[in-house]
Amino acid sequence: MSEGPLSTVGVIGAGAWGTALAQMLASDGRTVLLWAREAELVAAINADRVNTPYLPGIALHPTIRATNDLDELSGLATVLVVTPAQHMGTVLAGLAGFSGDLVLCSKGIEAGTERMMADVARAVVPGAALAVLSGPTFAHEVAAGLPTAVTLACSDGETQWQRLSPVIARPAFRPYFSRDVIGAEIGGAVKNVLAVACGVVEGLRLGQNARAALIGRGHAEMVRFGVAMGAQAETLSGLSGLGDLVLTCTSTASRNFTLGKALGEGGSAAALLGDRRTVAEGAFTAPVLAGMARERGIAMPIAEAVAALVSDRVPARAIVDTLLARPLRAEVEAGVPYAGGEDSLG
Ligand SMILES: NC(=O)C1=CN([C@@H]2O[C@H](COP(=O)(O)OP(=O)(O)OC[C@H]3O[C@@H](n4cnc5c(N)ncnc54)[C@H](OP(=O)(O)O)[C@@H]3O)[C@@H](O)[C@H]2O)C=CC1
Ligand SMILES: O=C(CO)COP(=O)(O)O
Repeated sequence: MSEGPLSTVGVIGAGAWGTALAQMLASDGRTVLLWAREAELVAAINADRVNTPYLPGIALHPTIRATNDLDELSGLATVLVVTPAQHMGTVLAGLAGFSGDLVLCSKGIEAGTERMMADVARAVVPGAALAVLSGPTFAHEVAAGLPTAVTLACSDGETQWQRLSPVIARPAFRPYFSRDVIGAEIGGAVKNVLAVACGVVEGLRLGQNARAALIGRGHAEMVRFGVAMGAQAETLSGLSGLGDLVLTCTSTASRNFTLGKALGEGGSAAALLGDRRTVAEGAFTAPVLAGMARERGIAMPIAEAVAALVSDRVPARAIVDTLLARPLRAEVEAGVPYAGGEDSLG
């Protein structure tokens, strides 16, 4: 699976994760073109060799070059897409004619359309071969070269994996092959919502038992929703599902967790979200996820609770009381571990 001469890779989005991925990719000496929206950020990265607003303290490899011009990426064989989920469609419109491998690294569901990121990319860049890279990956750790493993779900199966894995794998960055694109996407999108809920538990000082309960029941929601959407349950117990859920639900390094913690401490969602430059995807995904679950008759009480909380409809304490007051029921029902329906599990 040798790649031959090192190809240039494109990365769209120069937030923390896009910049960390660029740094990881450039660690073997290859050129990485990092697209940023703002000309000032492009100039600052190229001049100072650091992305101060989003990934401070990381000296960027000399082969990373920032650009404001998406056309520069249009002829490359591999481009990673790392914009916030709600902006992916708009940004990708500038790359509509691209026909190489497009690796989607954002975690979320598009509000309004209920589209997963692969659906957005398929509609906007129809000639691209899509893959999804997702897993437990705090940007600052990847940028520092700490060991990390991810799911790389390839829509074109093993042929695409043979092409992509030598481009993306590094000694401390291990992709694992999957064909389950929707499963990898759902794990990343849903865990952000559940991380907000776990932050609330922390903010309200409800204890570690409550947090573990939320992770367990949240994972059941993730699997129920994922399986209904066509994902494999095994994917949702792997790196991009349970792995990422555990990471984000147990660390104040998570933006979603810290948002939830501040909400649990009594902050208003409107004020907390209005103030931030970095993205907490769970706040945008929760309402659309809860709506999709409702339409399909899938019980997702934790996602519903987060949707209410980020809309400032209900205070955090009242939401916890509602969850605790739910009727008692079977954890696993008649050999069907994650059967759907409000009346069966919830
Ligand atoms: N950070 C992490 O550890 C990880 C993040 N992810 C995912 O990666 C995605 C990107 O997150 P991350 O890199 O952390 O982002 P950050 O929170 O670090 O930065 C926000 C980014 O959003 C961009 N942005 C804001 N508004 C717009 C807009 N209207 N159009 C296009 N871009 C816009 C900003 O660009 P500008 O400066 O031009 O405003 C900036 O690049 C998310 O889906 C996240 O869930 C996945 C794994 C790990
Ligand atoms: O997705 C992430 C880690 O895998 C980052 O999580 P946060 O967006 O909550 O910081």
